[in-house]
Amino acid sequence: MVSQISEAMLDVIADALVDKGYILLSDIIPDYVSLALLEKMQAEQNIEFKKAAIGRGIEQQINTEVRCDKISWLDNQDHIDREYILVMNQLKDGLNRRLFMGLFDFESHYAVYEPGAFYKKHLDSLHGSQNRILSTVFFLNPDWQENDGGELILYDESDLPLEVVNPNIGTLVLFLSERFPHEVRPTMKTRNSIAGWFRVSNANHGF
Ligand SMILES: O=C(O)CCC(=O)C(=O)O
Ligand SMILES: [Fe+2]
Repeated sequence: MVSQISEAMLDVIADALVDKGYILLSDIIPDYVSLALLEKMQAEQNIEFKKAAIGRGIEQQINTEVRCDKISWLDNQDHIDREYILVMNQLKDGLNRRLFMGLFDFESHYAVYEPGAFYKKHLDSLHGSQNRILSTVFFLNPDWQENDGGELILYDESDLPLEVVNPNIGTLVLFLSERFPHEVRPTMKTRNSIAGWFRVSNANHGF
């Protein structure tokens, strides 16, 4: 079954991106999809996940002082991953129709943060390339408590905290990649999420 984002919801999201540059959502991904994603993640955590790197291509390096999550890329051929990607594609089409954002493709990875893991403050748009336009973070943690840590903090242009988001299952955060530095605070418990990025085509931007 393919879930649908309503036109009214797409209007709300588009308006928020224009007004504030970000939005927190809780009803976009159906519960059965969230649970299937979580189950898959837990089943594969010890086999498929690799230490995350920073940067791209030859600049790519593993720096555990900055981030210490382990990741696994979503695959369009996998039927559970595809459910999530299909919702993201509806978002892409809906936002392109409303805002002419030119979103071209979507890449995303599962990320597991073991107790003590964090991701220091950073921007998602990669050095030397501006093709990550809209960042998405979807959380997969049932029963997250306030003292479990692992909050996602979004900062404003003056580096003041703007939002502190608990990584509860079902919460989706969307923000403009170039505008919001953000960090993952050290987590006390294993913390599961899917981070993704809508990109514009390199060809459109002359890279
Ligand atoms: O899991 C999160 O809350 C965000 C992760 C993140 O910022 C990233 O992978 O770029
Ligand atoms: Fe990030």
